[in-house]
Amino acid sequence: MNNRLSGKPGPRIKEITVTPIAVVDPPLLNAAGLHAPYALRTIVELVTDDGISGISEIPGNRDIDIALEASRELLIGRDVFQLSEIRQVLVSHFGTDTAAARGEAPWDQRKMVHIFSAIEVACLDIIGKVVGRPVVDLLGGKMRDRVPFSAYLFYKYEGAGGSLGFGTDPNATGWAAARQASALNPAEIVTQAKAMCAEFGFQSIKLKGGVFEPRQEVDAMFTLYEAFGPEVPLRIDPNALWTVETAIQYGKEMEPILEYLEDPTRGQAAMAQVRKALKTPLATNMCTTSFEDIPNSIAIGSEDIILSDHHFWGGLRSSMTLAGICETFGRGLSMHSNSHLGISLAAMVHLGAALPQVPYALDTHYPWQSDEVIVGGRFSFEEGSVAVPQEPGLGVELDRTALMALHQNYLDCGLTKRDDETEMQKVQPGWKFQSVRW
Ligand SMILES: O=C([O-])[C@@H](O)[C@@H](O)[C@H](O)[C@@H](O)C(=O)[O-]
Ligand SMILES: [Mg+2]
Repeated sequence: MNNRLSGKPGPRIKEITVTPIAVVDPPLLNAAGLHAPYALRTIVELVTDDGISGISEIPGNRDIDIALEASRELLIGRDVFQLSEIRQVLVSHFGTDTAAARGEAPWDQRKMVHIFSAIEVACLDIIGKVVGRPVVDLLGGKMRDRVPFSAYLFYKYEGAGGSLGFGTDPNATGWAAARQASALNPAEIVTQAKAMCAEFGFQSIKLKGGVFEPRQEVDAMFTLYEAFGPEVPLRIDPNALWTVETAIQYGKEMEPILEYLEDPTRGQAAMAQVRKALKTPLATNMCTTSFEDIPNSIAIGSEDIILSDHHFWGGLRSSMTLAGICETFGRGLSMHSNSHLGISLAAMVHLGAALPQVPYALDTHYPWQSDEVIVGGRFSFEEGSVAVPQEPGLGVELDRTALMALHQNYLDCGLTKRDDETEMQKVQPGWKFQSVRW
C-alpha cells in the first residue's frame, strides 16, 4: 500500500464529501423530452490525511449519490495511488452494472461507471498535486496544447432556465440573449448557431435532433450548410429515434453535407444495417457504450466512431483504454457530453489532450450553462478550443461559496434525477417518450 515512486506511504483518503447541486439549464428539447430549469450535477471532494484535496463532477442522481455515500467506509484509509485496488474494492462490494442498466434515454444511467469516474478523477487530481504534474501527464502526456470542441445546437423553447424558467432576462445581450431565444425551426437554428460560433469560435457544428419529424431536422441541416459553407463540418444526432429505413433515406440525402451521423437508429444491429447503406461515418454514444459492447461492435460493424465520456466509461484511464481499443480496431474516437460545469470540462480537456488523435471536435454542453463552481469563473474558449490547464492535478479549484449556493438550488428545486419526460408533460400533457419514433 506504499507509494512505490517515493518509497513513502501514499496519501490516504481521510474525508469524502458528496454535494449534489442544481445548475441553471434552459428549456432544451431532445428525444427524451425537455430539460428542466435546473440540471443536476454531483461534486465529489476527497481530502487526504495530509490535507490534499481532489475534486470531480458527475451527472446528478440521488441513487448514485447514495451509493457514493455508501462507498465512504470502503474508501477511507485507502492510498489514492492504488486506483486498481480501489476499483476492485468497489466492484467486490457493489458488483458491476449490467448493459441493460444504461437505459433507453440519450444519457447513461449506470451507477458504477459514475462512481468509478467520480473517485478516480478526484484521486488523479490529488496524485497530480502530489507529483506536481497536470492530470494529462498522468494519462500518458500532452499530445496538444488546446482541445477543440464543437458547437452543440438545440431546438428549444424560449426561456433562460433557473428561476426564470420559461422567462427571459430583458438585459441579456450577445450569446446570453441567443441562449434564451426560441429555436424551433431551421431559421432559428441558424441564428442560434451564428451566435454560439461568434461567441466561442466553434469550427464544427452538431444539432441535437430527435425532436421534430426528420424532414424538418434534415432541412435545418441543409440550412446550416448553406449558412456556414462546406468548410464547417456538420453532425446531427436524432438519439436513435429513427427506423433503419428512415435513417437510410435521410442519411443518403445528407451524405454530401455531413461529417458524421450520430445514433440515427437504435441498437448495434440496426446501426450496422444503416452503416452498410451509407458512405457517411456513423458515431455513437448509445449503442456501443461499454467494454462489453465492443466485441459485437467489431463483429457486426455497428459504428465508425465511438463517443467516449469519462463519466460513463468509468473514468479517465478507462477512456484511454477505450482509445487503445479504437486504435486497434480502426474505430474513430471522439467525446460525448451532457450539461456540465468546469470540473467536468477540465477532466474532458485533460483527456482530450492525452488522446493519441483528436480527428473530430469534441462535444460540450458548456455554452448552455451559466453557473460555475470553480474559482476564477468560467473557462474561456478561443477558436472553439480550450487550453489545457498547466497546474498540478485538474488545475481547477472549488469555489465553496458557489458550491453552497448551487447546493441550495438543489434543495430548493426538489429534483432528484433527470426526467425530461415529466418536464415535457408540463408543456405537452400526455407526451410520452418513444424509443423509436419515425
Ligand atoms: O442533453 C441532452 O438533451 C442530450 O440529449 C444528452 O442527454 C445526450 O446524452 C447527448 O448530448 C448525446 O446523445 O449526444
Ligand atoms: Mg449522442
